[in-house]
Amino acid sequence: MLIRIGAPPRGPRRPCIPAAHQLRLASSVIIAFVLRGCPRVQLSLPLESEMYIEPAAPVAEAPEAEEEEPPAVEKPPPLAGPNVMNVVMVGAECAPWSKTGGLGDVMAALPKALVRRGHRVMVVVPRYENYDNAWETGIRKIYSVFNSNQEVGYFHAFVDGVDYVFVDHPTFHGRGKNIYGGERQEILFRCALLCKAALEAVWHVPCGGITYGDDNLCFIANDWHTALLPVYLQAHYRDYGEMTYARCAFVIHNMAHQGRGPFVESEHLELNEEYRERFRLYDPIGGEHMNVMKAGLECAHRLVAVSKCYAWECQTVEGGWGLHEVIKVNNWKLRGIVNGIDYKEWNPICDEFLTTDGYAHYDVDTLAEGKAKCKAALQKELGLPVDPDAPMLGFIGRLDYQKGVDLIRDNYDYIMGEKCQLVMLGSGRQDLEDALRDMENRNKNQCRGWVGFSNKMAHRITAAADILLMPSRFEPCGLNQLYAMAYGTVPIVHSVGGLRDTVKQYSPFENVGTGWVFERAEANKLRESINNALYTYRQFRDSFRGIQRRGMEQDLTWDNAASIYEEVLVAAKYQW
Ligand SMILES: Nc1ncnc2c1ncn2[C@@H]1O[C@H](COP(=O)(O)OP(=O)(O)O[C@H]2O[C@H](CO)[C@@H](O)[C@H](O)[C@H]2O)[C@@H](O)[C@H]1O
Repeated sequence: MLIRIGAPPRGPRRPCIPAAHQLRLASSVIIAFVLRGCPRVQLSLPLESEMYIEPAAPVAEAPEAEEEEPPAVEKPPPLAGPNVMNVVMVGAECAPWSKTGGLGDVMAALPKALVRRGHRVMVVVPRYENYDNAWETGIRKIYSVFNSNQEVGYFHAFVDGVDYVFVDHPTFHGRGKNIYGGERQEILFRCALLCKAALEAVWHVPCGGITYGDDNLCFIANDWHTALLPVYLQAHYRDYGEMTYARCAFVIHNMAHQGRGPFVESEHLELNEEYRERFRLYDPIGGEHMNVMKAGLECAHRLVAVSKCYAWECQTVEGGWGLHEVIKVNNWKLRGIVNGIDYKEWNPICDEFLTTDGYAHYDVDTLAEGKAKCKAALQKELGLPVDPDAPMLGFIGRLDYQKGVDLIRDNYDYIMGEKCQLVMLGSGRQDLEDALRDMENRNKNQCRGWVGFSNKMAHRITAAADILLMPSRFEPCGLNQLYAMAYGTVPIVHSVGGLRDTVKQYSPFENVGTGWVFERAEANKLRESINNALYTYRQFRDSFRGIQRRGMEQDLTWDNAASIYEEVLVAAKYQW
């Protein structure tokens, strides 16, 4: 059956459970019990059926008999109870299948945390390449995108209790390394396609034999690439009496990217005049233009910024990037929620990248020995002198104006003069990539500038470094400082956005704090903090250990964030 959007379909549409899938459904409910300790209470029985046989999932190989169980690191969170709902999270990337930065981590971790609370959760992302563990559902639909018919397929994987649905279309293929690249209109086309396919996925993609349907449904759209979703939800469905019980929360991970273009390009979006007007923005940066994020902010039922401080900053001229007034007007529906850590992925006790090459696992009690081993292993791996006493400073991140890498570059001579080892990992802007290479070439005995994207290296630097530098000019939340603290690596951060919310300034007098926080994004301010950190590291090792320990002992799990997301989604349900 082919469905065309634009003239939205009428009449009630309901999920179905073909008889052949009753067994699979029953077993998935049992799995849900086991995984989350609760039933999928929201699995209401279907009314109509559309026969569909889901191909068998690839059979996973039996694990080795003696395989060690990873240590239990998280205790289960409280269940959502009556607030349980169907959640569909939509974004341009999701680790481990696709990741360029923090959004990929959030798309991977928050759904699992919501599942742990008992929600039924689907993640919808593009299928950039062939993913071994995702099987073809056989479902193919035609949607109208940019006023042309586009045939889309769906692939599915069920991992850790989450339904991952991959949208298959030639426009996504081969973009793995360059998710956000291309001409402006090409990018907008991909965004529109993803949003339309995600909205319809709830009706067409049987997950474990049953579709999600539109009852008790909440979408979570992430960043401007999915800002069209709340717009289409309203304009193509709810205005026509469809999906009336569905809501959409829009999460702001980065205000700096908004989907700007000439206003005339909004005519490709297949919206009437009233909705097109929501894309119109005048600001001194862009003059009059089309702004996709603006329309998303206005149409979403709820807004989330990825930290409390960022929720405030978005409303300022400096932090709103031209949209501060729009956010101010809508701040009644805005909430700041700090990201968490997926401890299955980022945990020094069981990190998969610390099992070989001389690296070691450690916890708060074995921090000193474990970290020393990791530091020596990294020094060896990178060809730096193996020296336990040389303070190791790390940096990991996209090489971008945002991350303040130039402030580290401007302190290079100072850092080298202090006999530190500086290990930097990043990719992005050409001049900053060149700066990394240049720093390494100037002193190969003390500096490594790894240009590229390496998850393994990111984990290893996080474990091995004594100090992590995050001099970001702005940082909506920031994940690397969280990972650093979990690994006993002391962060030095600019007091902005989520960095301000999550790192507490060390005070030697009260013996409190989890790192160093400097007030202005200037090279000399960063230098002062590095200086203080090195002094403490060298002269007061016990105090330094105390900072490391406090960082490690924090509860930075996603469970807390997930419970606040749940509050936001529940509030959205009660809003028309
Ligand atoms: N070269 C490289 N090799 C390997 N791994 C690399 C890498 N460069 C970056 N990473 C990884 O990408 C992630 C970066 O996360 P951040 O939150 O710091 O940044 P980002 O700015 O992308 O995210 C945006 O969204 C997130 C999520 O909400 C917000 O925390 C953040 O403030 C906002 O800017 C980390 O997992 C990091 O290890």
